[in-house]
Amino acid sequence: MIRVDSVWHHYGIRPVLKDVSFTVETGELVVILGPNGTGKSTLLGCLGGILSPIRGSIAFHGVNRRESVEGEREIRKRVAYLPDDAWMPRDVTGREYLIAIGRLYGVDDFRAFEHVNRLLALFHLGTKQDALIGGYSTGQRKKLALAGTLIAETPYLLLDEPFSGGLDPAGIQAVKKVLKKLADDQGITVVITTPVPEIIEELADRVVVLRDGSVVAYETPAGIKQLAGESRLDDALTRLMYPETMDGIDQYMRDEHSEQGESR
Ligand SMILES: Nc1ncnc2c1ncn2[C@@H]1O[C@H](COP(=O)(O)OP(=O)(O)OP(=O)(O)O)[C@@H](O)[C@H]1O
Repeated sequence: MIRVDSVWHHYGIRPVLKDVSFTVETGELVVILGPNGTGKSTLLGCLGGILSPIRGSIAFHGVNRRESVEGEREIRKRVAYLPDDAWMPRDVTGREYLIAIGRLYGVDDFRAFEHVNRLLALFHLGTKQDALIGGYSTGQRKKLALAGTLIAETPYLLLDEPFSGGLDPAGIQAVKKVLKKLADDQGITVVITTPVPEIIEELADRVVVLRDGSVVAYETPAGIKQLAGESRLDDALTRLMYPETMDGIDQYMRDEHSEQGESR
């Protein structure tokens, strides 16, 4: 379980996250969504431990992030975090990179070798496995970065924009299916950001909707539609994230109908 409790984060004096609270149950797949610049990556960075909130706390399995050396070490073993612009070494091969991450997370070598083969097959990286990462395409690097989070075999996965960065349709499909299965069948707790409503509808158990650094909704996709009074998830999310946009569309359609009525 992840508990985010009254988290505030500032860059300089500007608050970016304002009193953010929510709880992710074990085995849930939660999507964080919001307009550009609203604080999604900042929130995931706080969860991932690369940023320290100025107020509030984040706990994994009851252990607070960045509170004690032992607690933080325990969390780091259990959490794999992938930023949207993950750094990757250029002068090691894809296979070496994955094995090194497995070792870092204490995965038995024999198990890691077998898992690496399955990951390379999953992402169609077999032909590149012994090539230096510096020669990978953008999409191939993204696939390797995602494989790097899966090889860690952690009970928590935090992935910033896992479906962006040049993934091809087969890669998107692979990531969707694997994340859903990990959450549903293995009880892995997954938190991701993605702006794509179709993916949210297909994957999300619950959605954190952020607007201007605050949580405006934390609901299932069905709950989001009900809350916004819309039958489609994309309309519901737009209404919650950009209320003025939906009001503007409603107004435009009303004006058009009344003009048509007058001219008849
Ligand atoms: N290192 C930083 N220093 C100063 N301001 C920052 C820094 N990182 C992000 N910001 C600002 O904080 C706000 C939130 O940024 P963040 O990247 O968390 O948003 P986001 O919701 O992930 O955006 P996007 O959808 O565009 O990826 C933005 O206004 C951004 O300009």
